[in-house]
Amino acid sequence: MIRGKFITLEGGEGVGKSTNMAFIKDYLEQHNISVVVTREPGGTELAEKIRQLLLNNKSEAISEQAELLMMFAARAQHIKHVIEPALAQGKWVLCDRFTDATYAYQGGGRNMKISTIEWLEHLVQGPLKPDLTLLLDAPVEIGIERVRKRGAFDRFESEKISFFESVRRAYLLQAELYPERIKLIKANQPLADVQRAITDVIRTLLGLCALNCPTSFRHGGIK
Ligand SMILES: Nc1ncnc2c1ncn2[C@@H]1O[C@H](COP(=O)(O)OP(=O)(O)OP(=O)(O)O)[C@@H](O)[C@H]1O
Ligand SMILES: Cc1cn([C@H]2C[C@H](O)[C@@H](COP(=O)(O)O)O2)c(=O)[nH]c1=O
Repeated sequence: MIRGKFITLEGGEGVGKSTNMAFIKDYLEQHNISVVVTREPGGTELAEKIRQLLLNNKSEAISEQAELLMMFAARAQHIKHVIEPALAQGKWVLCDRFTDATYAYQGGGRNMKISTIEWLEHLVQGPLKPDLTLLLDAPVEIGIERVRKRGAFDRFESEKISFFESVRRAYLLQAELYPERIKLIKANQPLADVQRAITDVIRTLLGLCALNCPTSFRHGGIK
């Protein structure tokens, strides 16, 4: 069985990750790829409970250390019960946020030590990394305004603008450090243009897969 691909979507609040997850899923399915759509923090029963604790605005103050460890506790469950089994079955996993979010939010936003995050990443993930990360980037105010129109703010969305500016800078640094894996998509343009840019990147990945394993793409063809 050929292992599936692991694609993650990243970016600050309201940049359009959920909207484009659905678009990418449809696009991959049109190419006869079986896709598992999931998110972080979350994706398993326990990890979704941790998500509720993390996003709840009315919880007791969560320390930075506890927040970081809860992210990785949820991730450990998610990898063991959802991500690894799906990839091993040849399915593609499309995940709304993953460890780049930890570097951005806990590293950039909360100022946690990068070496600590790296240590936890190694402990929890071993060699697992996304094959492709789409980083949707837009000025902070644009994303927050979109979220505001959607309804009440959660615990992260209630942070100050300066927090989100640090998160954005940390995401852009990740993209600079890993240009092969992380593809930057300008998210402050009409949705059709965002989706055209996403399609270009995914098409390249599909092309590479077809080169390495032409029989898996026998039925599809790359549109
Ligand atoms: N390119 C775009 N132009 C204008 N509005 C958009 C665009 N992309 C998404 N939106 C709208 O912005 C809002 C936020 O989008 P979405 O929920 O997909 O963002 P998100 O990144 O998943 O948010 P969150 O950070 O809360 O997970 C939605 O109402 C969506 O319809
Ligand atoms: C994976 C991960 C997530 N976060 C934050 C980022 C968001 O504010 C919330 C998740 O909610 P959304 O619906 O995806 O916007 O969690 C984080 O701080 N660190 C992480 O590793």
